[in-house]
Amino acid sequence: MKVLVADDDPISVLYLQDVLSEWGYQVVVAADGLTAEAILRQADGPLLAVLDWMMPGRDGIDVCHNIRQAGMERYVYMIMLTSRTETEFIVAAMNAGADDYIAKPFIAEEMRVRVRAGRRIVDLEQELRRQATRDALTGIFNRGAILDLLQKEIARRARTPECLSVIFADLDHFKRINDTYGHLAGDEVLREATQRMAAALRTYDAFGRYGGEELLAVLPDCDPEGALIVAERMRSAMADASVPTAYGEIAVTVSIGIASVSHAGAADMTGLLHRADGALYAAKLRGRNFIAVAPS
Ligand SMILES: Nc1nc2c(ncn2[C@@H]2O[C@H](COP(=O)(O)OP(=O)(O)OP(=O)(O)O)[C@@H](O)[C@H]2O)c(=O)[nH]1
Repeated sequence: MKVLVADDDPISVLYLQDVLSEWGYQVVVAADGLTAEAILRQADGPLLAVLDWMMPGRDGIDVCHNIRQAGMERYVYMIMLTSRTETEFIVAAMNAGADDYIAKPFIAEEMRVRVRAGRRIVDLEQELRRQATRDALTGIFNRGAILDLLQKEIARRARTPECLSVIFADLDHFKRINDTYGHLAGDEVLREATQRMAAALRTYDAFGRYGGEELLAVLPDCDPEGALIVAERMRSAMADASVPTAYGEIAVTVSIGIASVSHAGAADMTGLLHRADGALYAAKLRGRNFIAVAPS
């Protein structure tokens, strides 16, 4: 796990770097508050930080305050390193958003247990976030999370000339599979189907369970032609090989609807989903195991 060490005293930084690396942490260093804040704001920035109170430019308290005010999605656990241990200073640090503090000069063993406590909180927070956004059966995003992602992607796209596509994929005659082999077999098929289709997507695409056996893929920077290639990979991933389950081999196909918003197109989420759903309906009408693209 990455830990940010922000301190303008090179000796203190070296010592912290030494002990934290010895305990298995990957140390990222900032020599002033401005740099520390910029690093913590990065999308893949450290989730644990040890911040010196007194730093040039922006002090540790300001960094804490700004990070909390930024309303970041990830929780950053911040430990304040300070020679001021009077109650009023500690209260000020915690009020600014620090989670803990350590008196300077610190004792390595105390630093170790306090950083470990922070790590526990960060791990728990990440696990809660995972559980809140993932579908329990398939492990892909749940409905709320994939719609949230789509909404953000639409907002982001408004400031770029990119095309955005969505794919609705719905397993064919899934009710028949449940009725013939049982619900548990249906669950196995659904799990395997999501894995195969997820593997057909590009790394920066997102995939979620929209409802029952209906899945939604969000494809940023992807025009209808690109989306068709991805959809064909998804379709053939299902049609080309049946699914081995504890209840026997089960053949299952998928029907797919695609909708895109072009460079000049206006995007509203409901309209886009409605068009993709219409295309999916058309694919079902065409006999299933089929891909249809919504008119733009
Ligand atoms: N095993 C299992 N079945 C599910 C789950 N969620 C939804 N289903 C079933 O999926 C089936 C969907 O049936 P329908 O909407 O009639 O669609 P279909 O049989 O796939 O037919 P078409 O979509 O028209 O090809 C229902 O039987 C649901 O009970 C799930 O999590 N596990």
